[in-house]
Amino acid sequence: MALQANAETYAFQAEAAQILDLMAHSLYSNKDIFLRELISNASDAIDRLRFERNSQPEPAGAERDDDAPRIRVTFDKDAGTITIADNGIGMSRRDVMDNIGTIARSGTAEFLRTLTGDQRRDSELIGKFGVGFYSAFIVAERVVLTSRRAGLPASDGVRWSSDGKGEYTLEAVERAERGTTIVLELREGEDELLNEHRLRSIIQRYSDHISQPIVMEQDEAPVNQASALWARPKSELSEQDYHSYYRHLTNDFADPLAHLHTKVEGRYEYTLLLFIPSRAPHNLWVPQARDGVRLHIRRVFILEDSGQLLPNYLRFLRGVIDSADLPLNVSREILQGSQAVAHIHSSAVKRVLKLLKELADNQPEKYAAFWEQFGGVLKQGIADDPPHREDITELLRFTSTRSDTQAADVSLRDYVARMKEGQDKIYYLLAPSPAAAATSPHLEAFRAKGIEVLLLGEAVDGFVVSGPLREYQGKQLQSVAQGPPDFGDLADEAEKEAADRADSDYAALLGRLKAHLAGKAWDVRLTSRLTTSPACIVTDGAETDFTVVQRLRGSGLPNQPILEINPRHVLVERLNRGQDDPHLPAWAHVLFDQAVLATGAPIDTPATFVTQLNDLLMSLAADACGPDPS
Ligand SMILES: Nc1ncnc2c1ncn2[C@@H]1O[C@H](COP(=O)(O)OP(=O)(O)OP(=O)(O)O)[C@@H](O)[C@H]1O
Repeated sequence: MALQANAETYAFQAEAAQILDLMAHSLYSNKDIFLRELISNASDAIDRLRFERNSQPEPAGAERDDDAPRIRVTFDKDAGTITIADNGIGMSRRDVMDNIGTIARSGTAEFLRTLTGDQRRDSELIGKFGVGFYSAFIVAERVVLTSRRAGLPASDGVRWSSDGKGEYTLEAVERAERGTTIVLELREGEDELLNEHRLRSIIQRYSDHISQPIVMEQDEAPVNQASALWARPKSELSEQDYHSYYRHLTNDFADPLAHLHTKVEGRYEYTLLLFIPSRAPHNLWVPQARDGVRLHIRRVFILEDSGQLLPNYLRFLRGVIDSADLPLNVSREILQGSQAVAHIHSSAVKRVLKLLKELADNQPEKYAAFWEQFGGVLKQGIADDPPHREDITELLRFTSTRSDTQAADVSLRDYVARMKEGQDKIYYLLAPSPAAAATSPHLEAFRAKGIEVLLLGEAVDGFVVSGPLREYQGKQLQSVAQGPPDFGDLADEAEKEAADRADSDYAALLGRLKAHLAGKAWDVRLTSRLTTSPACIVTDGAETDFTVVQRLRGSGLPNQPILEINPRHVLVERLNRGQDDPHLPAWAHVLFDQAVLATGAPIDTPATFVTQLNDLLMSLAADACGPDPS
C-alpha cells in the first residue's frame, strides 16, 4: 500500500516487540484465539459507545449513529485477508497511539513475566493482560486497522498498519462511518482460514456468548446466539456456556467455582447472573478497586457496580445484574435512592448467602476452596451487615487447636457441638498469624484440659470478635489471652487450692518483679494458664486483644500489658527461692521480653534482651561448673 504524505512511522517499544515476536512464534498451536480477541474488543467498543451515550446527553447536531450494533467478520480469498469490523466507539489518532501503538500498559511486563511456556495456558493469558489485539499477528503478517471515533468528523479517521516487526505507521484518512475495521493480511500457509465454515465454527466456539450479533457477509443471520446469555433460559445453557461467558466477562483463565442464575419477576423484574471465581483477583484488597458486577438495564450495559448493587463484603462476585425497572439514563446517585436497587441488593445478598450455605453443606471441598480465597472478605459482613449477621456467622470457618493443620475448617456450629461438658464459652486466640497462634503459650492449659481453642490470625478477626460477634448460640466468645484464665466449670478444685497457696508464697516475688518492670508491665501476677512456659503476656478488661492493637498502632503490645508467670515452672520456682539474686532485674526483663516474643510481637530493644540473656546464661554456666580455676 502506498503511504500518503501524512503517514508517520513509529518504532514499537522493546516490550511490544517481544510480545509481537511471541505471538508470531510461540502461540501458534492455539492460533484460533486471534478471532476471539478481536471480536471481544469489538464487543467492548460497542458497549463503550452505549455507555457513553447513556451517560452523556447527545450534543446538539450530533451525527445520527442509530444503526444497530454489529460486528462483521468477512474474508477475501483472492486478497488473502480476514476483516473484522465493528460500529462501536472507534478510536481517535491519540487513542490508537495510546492503545495500539505502544504497549505501555502495566499489564504487559506482568504478562511477559507470567508466561509459562505452555502454549495453551499462555494463550489464555493474552486476554487477561490486555494484549489481545496483538494476537492478530499469530496469523497475520500485516495488520491494517482503520478507525474513527464516534463524535469526530469523517476527516478524523486514522489508519494504523504494521507487519509487527518493529515499526508501525499512522496516517490520517477519511472515514465516513464511526467504528473500527481491522484487516488481517494472512501469512503464507494460513489459507485454510479463508473459509466460511471454518470461521463460523471459530466464532461459535469462542464467541457465541457475545451479546451483539456477529454477521458474515455471505449470510446476514448472526453466526452467534447474539443474545445476552443471562436472558436465555437456564434449561438452554450448559455448564460450558456459563464458563465461557465467565471467561469473556473476566478474562480469568480458571473456571468459576460456582454460579447463580435467577430471573426474578413480581413487583420488580430483574435477572442475576453471578459467579464466584475460583481465585482471588490481585486487587481484592485494594480499596475502591471493584470490577465485579455489571449493571445492565434491559440488556444494555450501564455501569460497573461500585457498591450500590452488592455490599463490599461480596466484592469477589463477578457477573451481571439486569434490571427491567430502571431508566436507561440512570446515574450512581439515582441508584443510591432507588427502591428497585434496594430490592435487588437485598435479594442478591440473600441468594448469594444461600448459595454459599449450600456449598458449605453439600460440597465442603469447594467451600473450603472458597473460604481460603475469600473468607477474609466475607468475614467483613459480620461487622458491615447486621441484618445478615446470623447467616454469615454460620459461614465462618476457623483454624482450631483440634487439628494440627492450619486449614480453616471449623465452624462455630461444629465447635459448640463438641464443647466439653461444663464448658460454657467459645475460646479463641488472636495472633498475628495462625502459625503464631498455634504455638502460643496461652494455649498450654487449654490443650492440657482438652479444650478446643479457635486460632484467629487474620487482620479482620480482631474486629469481628471484639465487637459484632460476642456470642453464638448463647455461648460467649472468650479470648484465652484476655483477663484471668477462665476455665468455667472445668477448673478443678486442687488447682484452685494450689493457686491460692501460690498467691501467698509468691507475693513478695511478684512485688519485686513488678518494681523492676515499672513502666513496662502494668501488673505481674501468677497464672494457671501455662503448663510448660514460664511466662506470658495478657491484657485485661475491655481493651481488645493486643494483636489488634498491634496492627492499629504498629507497636506490639496493649496499653496495659500484664506479665503472668507460671508458679509450676522450675525457673519461676528458682527465682522465688533466691529473691536476693543480683540478677533478678535481668530475669524480670528477660521473662517479659520472651513472653512478648512468644506472642509474635516485636520487642523494643532486642540487643538489650540478647545481652541480658547471655549474662544470665553465663552466670548459670558459672554456677553449674563451679568457680573458674584460673
Ligand atoms: N475494535 C476496537 N474498537 C475500539 N477500541 C479498540 C478496539 N480494539 C482495541 N481497542 C482499544 O485498544 C486497547 C487494547 O486492546 P487489547 O485487546 O490489546 O487489550 P484490552 O482490550 O485492553 O484488554 P483485553 O484484551 O483484556 O480486553 C483496548 O483497551 C481498546 O481501548
